[in-house]
Amino acid sequence: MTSWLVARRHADGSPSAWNLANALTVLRVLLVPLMAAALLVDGGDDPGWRVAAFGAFAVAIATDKVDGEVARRHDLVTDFGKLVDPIADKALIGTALVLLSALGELPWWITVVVLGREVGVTVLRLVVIRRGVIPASRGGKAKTVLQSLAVAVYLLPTPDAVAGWKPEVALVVVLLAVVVTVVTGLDYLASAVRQHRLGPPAPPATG
Ligand SMILES: O=P(O)(O)OC[C@H](O)CO
Repeated sequence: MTSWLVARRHADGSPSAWNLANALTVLRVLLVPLMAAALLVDGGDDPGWRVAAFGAFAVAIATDKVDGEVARRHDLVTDFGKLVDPIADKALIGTALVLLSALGELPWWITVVVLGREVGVTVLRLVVIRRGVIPASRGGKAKTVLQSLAVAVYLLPTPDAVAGWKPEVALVVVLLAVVVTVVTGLDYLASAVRQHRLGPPAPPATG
């Protein structure tokens, strides 16, 4: 692909933040209000709007997969992307969780625990940013997949034949997502401590 969004680079050859991968990340953020509006119409009861909310969510989640692929394949990994990509995921999934709780479909404690972890990891990333951006770990990526799956199960209108099963299935998936969310959050914190990213910088080695 030779589009300027892929080819644009700084003088030293490093990729510009204005690239296709980051554009997809921004698109994910722009889909958040669309998903929210579709979910809130008719208090979330209208199956048509519910499908629209699911569609916006699904497209947004697809951009998460595609932007990572594009960034790696075309050497477009930037600090902007490393920082904003997880924030875009948190905005999307966090908004869905809050609205599902507000609509009475998801226990509030789940939303609070997940948001607490996501805000905590974002603050950690910002606190240590002078010593380099903390990229998403494998566990963090798996966590986002599980959270996405859980939100998708809650969002999708269910045919009558399986409606009786939905609450149990949704709860199992979301509880699994909560466990992985908390564990990976603690892992980021432990890694930051291990790598001395927190606290004053280590004195220069002598001798
Ligand atoms: O666990 P985090 O905060 O690194 O977020 C992971 C990203 O959402 C993966 O795309």
